[in-house]
Amino acid sequence: MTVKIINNSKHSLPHYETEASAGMDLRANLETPVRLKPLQRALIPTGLFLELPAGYEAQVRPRSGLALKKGITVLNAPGTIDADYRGEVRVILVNLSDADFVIEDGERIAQLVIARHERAEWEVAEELSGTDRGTGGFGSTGVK
Ligand SMILES: O=c1ccn([C@H]2C[C@H](O)[C@@H](COP(=O)(O)OP(=O)(O)OP(=O)(O)O)O2)c(=O)[nH]1
Repeated sequence: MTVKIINNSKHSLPHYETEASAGMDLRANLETPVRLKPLQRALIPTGLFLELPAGYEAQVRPRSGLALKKGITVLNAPGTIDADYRGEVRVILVNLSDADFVIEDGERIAQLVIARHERAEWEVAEELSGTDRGTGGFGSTGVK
């Protein structure tokens, strides 16, 4: 598939790093570095604007390396980019570590996964079908 993109950033287009990567890394597009103190969050611009085909979304997901090594993650993961959104793709990063983290211009801060989605219509009902699980959830089958 192809997706229209405007790249107003100082950086090259996001790309798949390997043959079967699901996500393309997103780079921060910053005039000056952003310092995140512990538990602080910030809206980080990418300089990218998308026109996704109807029936597709783009998901903004954390990078596992940043999460594991630095405690930096995407607060609303997965962030949803709607097909009718024409604004800049931005990333809500949060610092869950106990140390300051500085986001530099051009740093790979998150990844973008483009995915198909359904659009559902509700069928309002009085009863739902029976199942083995029934209303059990939230650890009803045990926690180990
Ligand atoms: O991580 C994100 C999440 C959203 N968006 C943009 C694209 C998306 O289409 C739009 C709205 O996102 P969402 O529906 O999650 O936000 P909302 O808080 O429900 O706001 P709205 O009332 O504008 O829908 O904001 C981003 O750039 N990054």
